[in-house]
Amino acid sequence: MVFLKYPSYLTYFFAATAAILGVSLLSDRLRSDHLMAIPRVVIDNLTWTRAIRQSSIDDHQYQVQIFSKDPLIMAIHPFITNDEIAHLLHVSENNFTTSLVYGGEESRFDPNKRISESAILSHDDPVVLRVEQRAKNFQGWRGNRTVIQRPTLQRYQVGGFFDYHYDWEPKRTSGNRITTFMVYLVADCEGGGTNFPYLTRPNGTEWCNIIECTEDGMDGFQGVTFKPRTGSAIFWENFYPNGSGHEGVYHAGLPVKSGVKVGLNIWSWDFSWRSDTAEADNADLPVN
Ligand SMILES: O=C(O)CCC(=O)C(=O)O
Ligand SMILES: [Fe+2]
Repeated sequence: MVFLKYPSYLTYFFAATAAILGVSLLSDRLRSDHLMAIPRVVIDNLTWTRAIRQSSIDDHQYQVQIFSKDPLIMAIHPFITNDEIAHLLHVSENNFTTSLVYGGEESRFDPNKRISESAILSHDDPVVLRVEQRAKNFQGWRGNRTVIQRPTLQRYQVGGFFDYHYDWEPKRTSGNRITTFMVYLVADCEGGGTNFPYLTRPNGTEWCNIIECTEDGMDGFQGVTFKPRTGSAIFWENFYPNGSGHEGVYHAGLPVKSGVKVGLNIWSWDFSWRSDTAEADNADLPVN
């Protein structure tokens, strides 16, 4: 028999099995140690099961800076890795169609308001799911009536832009887009910043790697312009706590002057949201 003839194979076999078992037991232990280390406050929170599961599947690290507290606006870097960007661009390459604007009942192409191409991502793709989970984790779970709309890529060529708008839907009285992540996937461009005309530009130079700080950079636009930076995200909340829209988050994607910009929109809807004037009613969960 082979095993008798070559007893060392047996030894190697058992040693290797023991080693694999040991490593996997150890990594299970490390994983559960990691879970145990989650602060009590998270465990007391109703959402802890999900938070724990998610924290174990996405170990992406990023830095966050609060840019503004009212409205709440944060800068996150890097929100997405180069590999994730490459994947999202790859799975979308044949899916871009002309971006539309929503006026009244129907959507239409309006070159005075928006020139870009959009590609809606699938919820089934593991990278899309991971990035969505990251966005959910970042915000903290807000209950099971908060969901993420299918994330969308926006590609802007030279001359592409998106005129001033709010991301929330003014006609709705219940259920709305409560938060926005504007993620920059491709930022090989001049121009193409995200401009908030009603924000006040901070004094000092600390923010100058994130926002335009020079008159040239502002290009005649008012307020604050976030510069597209590959991998970065700007996150903001669209509403005041009483449910009324925050005028400070009025914004535009400024014209791309050269090169290409690709953004990723991640919008969260809260179906418990009620407008400040609305009678309570039951909003439907979204159809994606
Ligand atoms: O491209 C940008 O900078 C802004 C895009 C935007 O506001 C949107 O897609 O809703
Ligand atoms: Fe927008």
